[in-house]
Amino acid sequence: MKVGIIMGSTSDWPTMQHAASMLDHFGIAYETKVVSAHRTPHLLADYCGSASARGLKVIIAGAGGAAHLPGMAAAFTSLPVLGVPVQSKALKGMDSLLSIVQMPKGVAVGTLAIGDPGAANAGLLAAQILATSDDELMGKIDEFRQKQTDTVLASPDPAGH
Ligand SMILES: Nc1c(C(=O)O)ncn1[C@@H]1O[C@H](COP(=O)(O)O)[C@@H](O)[C@H]1O
Repeated sequence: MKVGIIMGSTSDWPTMQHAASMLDHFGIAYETKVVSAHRTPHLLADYCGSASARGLKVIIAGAGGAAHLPGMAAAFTSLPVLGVPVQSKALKGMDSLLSIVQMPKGVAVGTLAIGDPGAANAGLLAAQILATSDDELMGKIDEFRQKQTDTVLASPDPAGH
């Protein structure tokens, strides 16, 4: 497995599945696990402490509300950690975002957008990180981006003229 996708609760999966789909698109092997800084702190320490030795290259961590999971994951591993703020009901994910984004200098989390687009982009960014040492994967990413560009260029005039 190249990428570890962790999340604070199974309730985060509808969001985090978008990270998994993106990795599927590029044929990147990943594992998924529910692990929480709050509810399973020792499991988090074990998971992140052994991640590099197990061959993981990137960790994607999604959590909602008091979203301490990405920051604590980054505390336990020197692998790059991408944080996804899961949209919360009460505060629409602003709480998640602010809990993840303001890391202290010296311990980094790459914070993505709130919700599904952020999860998808976490998968994309993980692929881009892996592609820096994998030319074939970089080719697939170039192709993905070109298709996106072509779709926009071919889109009809919105007013129908
Ligand atoms: N933010 C965290 C952490 C953590 O940061 O360690 N562990 C669980 N949670 C979050 O609690 C929310 C509600 O969880 P439940 O649905 O299980 O009550 C989820 O979005 C989860 O990510």
